Amino acid sequence: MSGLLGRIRRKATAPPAAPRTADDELFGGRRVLDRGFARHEQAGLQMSFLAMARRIPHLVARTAGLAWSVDRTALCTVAAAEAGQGLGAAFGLLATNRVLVRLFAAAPTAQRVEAALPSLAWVAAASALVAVLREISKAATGRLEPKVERAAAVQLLRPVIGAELAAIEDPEFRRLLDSAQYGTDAARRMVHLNVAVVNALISLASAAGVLAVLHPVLLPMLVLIALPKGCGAVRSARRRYRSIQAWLEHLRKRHQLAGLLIEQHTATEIRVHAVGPYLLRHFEAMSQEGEDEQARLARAEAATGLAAGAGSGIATAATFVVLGVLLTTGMIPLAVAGTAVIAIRTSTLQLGSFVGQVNQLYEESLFYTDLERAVVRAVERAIPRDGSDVGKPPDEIRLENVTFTYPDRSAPAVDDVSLTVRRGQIIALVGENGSGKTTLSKLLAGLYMPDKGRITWDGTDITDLDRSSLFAHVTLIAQDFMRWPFTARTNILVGRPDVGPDPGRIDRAAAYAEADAVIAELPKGLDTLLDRNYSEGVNLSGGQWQHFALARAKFREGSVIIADEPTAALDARSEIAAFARIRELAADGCTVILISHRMASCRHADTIYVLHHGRLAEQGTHAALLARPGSLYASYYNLQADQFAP
Ligand SMILES: Nc1ncnc2c1ncn2[C@@H]1O[C@H](COP(=O)(O)OP(=O)(O)OP(=O)(O)O)[C@@H](O)[C@H]1O
Repeated sequence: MSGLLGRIRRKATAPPAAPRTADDELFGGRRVLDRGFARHEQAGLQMSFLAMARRIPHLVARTAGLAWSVDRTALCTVAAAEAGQGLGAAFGLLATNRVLVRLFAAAPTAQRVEAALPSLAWVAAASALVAVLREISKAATGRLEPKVERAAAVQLLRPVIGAELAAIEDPEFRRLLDSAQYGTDAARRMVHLNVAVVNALISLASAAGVLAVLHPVLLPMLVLIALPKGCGAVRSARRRYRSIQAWLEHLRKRHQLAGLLIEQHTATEIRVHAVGPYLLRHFEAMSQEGEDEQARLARAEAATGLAAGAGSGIATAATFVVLGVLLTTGMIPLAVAGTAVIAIRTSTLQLGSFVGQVNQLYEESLFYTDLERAVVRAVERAIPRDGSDVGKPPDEIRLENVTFTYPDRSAPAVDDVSLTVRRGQIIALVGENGSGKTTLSKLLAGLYMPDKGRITWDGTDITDLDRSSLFAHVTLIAQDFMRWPFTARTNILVGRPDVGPDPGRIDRAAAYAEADAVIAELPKGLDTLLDRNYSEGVNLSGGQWQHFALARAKFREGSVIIADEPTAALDARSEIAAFARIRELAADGCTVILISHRMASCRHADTIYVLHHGRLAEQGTHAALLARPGSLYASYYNLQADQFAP
């Protein structure tokens, strides 16, 4: 009865079925691509089994190259141990043949056993050698794997951190980066697989060699056994890779949903607005879609495996028929037939693992290829480093008819803007939301290059300057400044990490930004971890974080300061103090570009620029703009001032 009531109650309170798919409702469209990674080169996906087999040396060489760069001794140990195992296996097989020949000879049993004993000892010695070498190889591989993974990760991350901001914001590049991140794991697995492939290849070659010596017709039979399994394995690998590529965004979004449900910054809305059950429902729906795809893959793989297994089984049966014919027609003696059976058994087993390993190696290599492709793209879009050095702080930064449009937008974010900032001046950028202030500040900082017009520093076009030397002068207090999940000290130090944690400089920066009062209250002072997600970590309020952002900026000691809403979270007293200090920076010879919606904080600027739909609508001093009839600036200023009127 209670079960029935429970069911009825559940039914009554069950949330209404989602009207659209989770993808549509949450993300504005389906996140599964029909065409896989179609816009990228799909060389790997066009490949036949034979073409793939031809790629093995290349794959092995590529992984070996990576391994060589991180630990030559370990690589050489693995190579020697694997070669030794192959030779040991071949030797063991030949010794087995001698044992069989002795055992099948025409003599009394005791005599035959005695004659076989030395060869038997060689078989045992070969097995022991193979076992020892296998463990040596395993130990060296274990040492290599993490190093190769690290090398692959650094190989990817180094060019990515040096790529243009526009590249990082490009969704296509982001997608490639996502796939490439699987490549670092793939590189690690490729080491192990490479070893396994080389091992299987050597053992296979030795077994095949022994078979060829026993009778040449047995060799092509071995190839016949291999082919169906090989083709099936490639088919499965391609299918899995295509599926992962198609479902990559779906997977990312699903992980994102799961993360949102447990993160700290979402916890309040999750509870008060009941966003939790809503997102959980969509998470479940998306997971079910993923499960359906997994089931489809499993079914397809089983069918492919069945067909490949049947093909190989028929070929194996045919091989034994051939062996029977050779034996009954007296073309090979019984001892040789016995060795051949062992060799066929060994090689088909090896073949099974060889095909499986090559298949996995191929699949991993597809991801590693994405990593390499991402590296190439990042290098193509690298911030140029070959310009002239900026040298001293710039006396004049000038924008001449600068236009910039985001790649996925039709209207320019900054449209035909010209302005000049001189050293020691404060300029303020004001305007409504989306009028282009932040974009303009990023152009000034050298983060974006204009589509039209030019930006010069002391007369030199910034495209001719070494951008890293330009960045060295810029201090950015961004609207969405980073709240680094590090210690309080490091949160200041990251303003200019290369100078090191100079205690005096850190204290001065903290005092300047009034972060010292916040630090004094932290349980471990500057050593306190500013991340509540970890033990002994603490949470800061928005305003307290802003003090850290200002301290970081001071620590940097740049000469061009771009402050985008630098005081939005500060209390009234701190805000006034912060603006007074920013003005002092200009008096000390810095160039200050201030973005703020608080008109009162802009009034001291030497020139105020008003942006409207990306265009420069007005410019002048506070007094001049206020006096101007119909001025946008005056309307913004008066709107705010009126709020304080009695
Ligand atoms: N990374 C981006 N990619 C595409 N469009 C962008 C990007 N950043 C900003 N935009 C668009 O460019 C226009 C200008 O944005 P910008 O952030 O420069 O305005 P803003 O004046 O700083 O706005 P706010 O006062 O709200 O901070 C807006 O239409 C915005 O949607």
